[in-house]
Amino acid sequence: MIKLKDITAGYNGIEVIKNINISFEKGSITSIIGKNGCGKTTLLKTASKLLKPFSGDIILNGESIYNIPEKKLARKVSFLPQMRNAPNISVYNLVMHGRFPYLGFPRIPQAEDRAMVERAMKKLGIKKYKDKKLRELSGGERQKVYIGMVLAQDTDYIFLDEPTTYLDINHQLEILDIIKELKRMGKAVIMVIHDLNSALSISDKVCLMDRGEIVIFDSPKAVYSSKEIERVFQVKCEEVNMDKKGQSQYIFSI
Ligand SMILES: Nc1ncnc2c1ncn2[C@@H]1O[C@H](COP(=O)(O)OP(=O)(O)OP(=O)(O)O)[C@@H](O)[C@H]1O
Repeated sequence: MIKLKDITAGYNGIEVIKNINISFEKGSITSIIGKNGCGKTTLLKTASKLLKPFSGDIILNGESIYNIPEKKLARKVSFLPQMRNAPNISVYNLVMHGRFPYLGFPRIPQAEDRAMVERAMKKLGIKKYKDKKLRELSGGERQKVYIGMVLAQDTDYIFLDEPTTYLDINHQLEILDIIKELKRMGKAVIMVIHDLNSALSISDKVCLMDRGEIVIFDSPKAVYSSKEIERVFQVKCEEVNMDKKGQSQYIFSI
């Protein structure tokens, strides 16, 4: 389990997220939702040790992440940011970057590392681009390569910042399927997502934020029933049972 305890964090001394107490468990999907600028990315960055909080602690399996060596932490926690450039390297090499926390010095991949990279590329259907440069790919293809890198990193906790934004519907559904697969593999996936229907329909837990604080952190049903989504986003939200499995979908209107 990864647990954020009384976290307050922000930039240049200005608090952006306040009194955050939340934990994420393996084998589950958590969606973090909230209006633009409410602090979702700040929460992810803090949880994955990219941003040092002003106060509070983050506990991974009983140990503060600030006491865990970088390389060891990178074998447990990965973070895929929203804004990414396209470095001038091949797809294969980028996916291999996911194995860096496992390599010694000099960084020479072993058979196991190469096998992990092959498996990740196969799972995402990106083997065909293996030798292409990242910048030769479309945004959706690139996104899959970055997710391949995270897959190769093979961490228990995976933080994803808007993994489906800017993707066409086919790529969106593919990425959501991969996220469900990661859950089946026993991983904790924690993602910031603006598509509230996806958040409510595929997550085990939904964390709704407003102005830097957690409004509610509960099951999708409980979050829906609380009407807090309607209050925070100023929308109407209706649950409909759309498929045979009884999986609810959610329709939003003004
Ligand atoms: N590097 C930074 N330096 C200073 N302020 C920042 C920085 N990054 C974010 N902020 C500020 O912190 C606040 C929260 O930003 P954050 O990116 O966490 O929000 P968000 O909920 O993820 O937003 P969005 O949905 O628009 O991506 C914003 O007011 C933003 O301007």
